[in-house]
Amino acid sequence: METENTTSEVSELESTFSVEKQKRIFKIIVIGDSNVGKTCLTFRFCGGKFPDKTEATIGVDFRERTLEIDTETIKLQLWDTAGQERFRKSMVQHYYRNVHAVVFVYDMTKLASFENMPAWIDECDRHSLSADVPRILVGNKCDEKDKIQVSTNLAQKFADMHCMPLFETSAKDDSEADNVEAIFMTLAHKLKAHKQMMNKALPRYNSTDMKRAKVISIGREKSGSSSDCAC
Ligand SMILES: Nc1nc2c(ncn2[C@@H]2O[C@H](COP(=O)(O)OP(=O)(O)OP(=O)(O)O)[C@@H](O)[C@H]2O)c(=O)[nH]1
Ligand SMILES: [Mg+2]
Repeated sequence: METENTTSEVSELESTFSVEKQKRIFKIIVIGDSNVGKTCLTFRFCGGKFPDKTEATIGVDFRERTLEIDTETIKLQLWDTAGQERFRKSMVQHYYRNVHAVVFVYDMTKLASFENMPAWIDECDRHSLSADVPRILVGNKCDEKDKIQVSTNLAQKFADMHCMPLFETSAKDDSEADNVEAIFMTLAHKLKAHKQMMNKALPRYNSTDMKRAKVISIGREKSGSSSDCAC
């Protein structure tokens, strides 16, 4: 038997639909060596805290956060990728498909993770990432003050050379939470400035991909401040 919606139900549905229809969704991939803290950073931004425990990411984990920016609602879909080659090789082409922004992460206490940055940039270039896709460099674990191996000076030079803003932060230290916020808010503002509606560019993944992925969808209120890309 067919049921009829009341007028108020219909208008409620329509407004939900129109809001949904207009919500732009941006795919951001987070890449870098294993153990640099990609999972913790994305969890901090989407879940609002440092995770109790993490394991090496296999394939990709998705985390989402809805933001309200200047009256527009946008959704950031973070692709927390695997750093270990054996856990990422079958997924790499999916990471780069229809990507809107890239966050490169190194561990400030591990020089090798910084020295590998050119290899991560090469991987992006090999997948023909357009030059207008915003990129951000993030040094994580700044809370480990006695163990720092990558100086700000060195990282800033590299960031300037590649025309990327640099953020040094900690997913672990609660007092750095605003800084983690700033990383993604910087991207959100850059992406929002894009004129085109991006709904068509939603990532497509098949059932095999989905089996390998944990989907975590957390919508949080906008918080913290934003800044424009320094680049
Ligand atoms: N001190 C400190 N430790 C951190 C921080 N972020 C992450 N860690 C620790 O670093 C380890 C690796 O963190 P993950 O987030 O799992 O690293 P990942 O980059 O996702 O690693 P893969 O999934 O293997 O690519 C964990 O033991 C975390 O607790 C941080 O800001 N400070
Ligand atoms: Mg991980």
